[in-house]
Amino acid sequence: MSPPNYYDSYPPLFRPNTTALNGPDPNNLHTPDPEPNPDPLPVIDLECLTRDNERPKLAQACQDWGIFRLVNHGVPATLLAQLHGHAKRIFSLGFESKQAQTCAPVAYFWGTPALTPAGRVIEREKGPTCPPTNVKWFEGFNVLMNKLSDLHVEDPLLDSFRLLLDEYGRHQTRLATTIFEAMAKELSLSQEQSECYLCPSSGLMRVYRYLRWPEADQGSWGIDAHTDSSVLSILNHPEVGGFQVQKDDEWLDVEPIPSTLVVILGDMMQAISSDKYKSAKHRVKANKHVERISIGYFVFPDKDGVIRSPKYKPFTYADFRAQIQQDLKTIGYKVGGLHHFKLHQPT
Ligand SMILES: O=C(O)CCC(=O)C(=O)O
Ligand SMILES: [Fe+2]
Repeated sequence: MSPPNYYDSYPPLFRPNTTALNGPDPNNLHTPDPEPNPDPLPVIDLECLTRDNERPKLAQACQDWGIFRLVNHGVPATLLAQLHGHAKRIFSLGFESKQAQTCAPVAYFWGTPALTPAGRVIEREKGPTCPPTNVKWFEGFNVLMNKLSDLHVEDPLLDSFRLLLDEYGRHQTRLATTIFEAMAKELSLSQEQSECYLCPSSGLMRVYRYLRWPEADQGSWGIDAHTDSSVLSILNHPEVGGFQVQKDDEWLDVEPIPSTLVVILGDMMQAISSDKYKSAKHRVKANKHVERISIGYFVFPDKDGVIRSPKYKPFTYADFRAQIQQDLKTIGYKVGGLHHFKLHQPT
């Protein structure tokens, strides 16, 4: 079901010049590395998190890294493989048909990660001092998980993708809840705080395809360095590397290991933990040779629940979101965001 010319699946701005047009299908260029190099990321076994003596390992990973690899997570390998297979097939549909066939609660986007939760692009305010928007070489689908069952699609491929996403989303909710409960125990949060700080119905998914970018070089980013606004993000990137995390001012490659998931702590988790845990700064390298597919799940606090911490003014996630949307409109990118709410800001 690919369009006659593979690059018709790319947004027009990203189509390579005519000499490359009859080149091979980029999806067939990549052979996954059977034994990826190990990276130094801490590894957390989900099954161990219920045990009191195992949780300190989680707390340590959250303090030192703000990111860890999750094993024994119980998401079937067949589900992960099917999800990726479907994502590849859907991305290879023509650009116009992806635009036309997508409807709420799924939104098709390309060129920018600055989106509202529903997947609408946050436009940069135009002004004489604003440099042009920094276009990113990717496209994706933004999916509001709690509305997915309302979606009715005729196309069998899209319908089976919807079912797979739904099943995957249920696993993500289970994982986020289990991990957050263990963190809440370590942080001695009350039941009431835990309920307001993790709102499973806020979960959203982003399925990305980073496109081949002929001019990509060492300094080209598919996504620039940022922290996530979420409480927790769970990333699945099984085949192609490029994801990097910052640790002690150094950027480290996070290897794509198919059977594992990568859990990233977001800004909200940092605030909830009064800065004991940190939100990990990460980015994705652009690639001129291969496309990269990743699936991210993001979960947030209840939007009106007040986050209270000795380090921050009381604020809600709705306040935080409004602030970063304002930053995106005026300066064009997300600059952390927590500093807006921090008490005793350094001078
Ligand atoms: O695609 C990836 O691997 C990471 C995406 C990401 O960092 C984000 O959506 O916030
Ligand atoms: Fe991110």
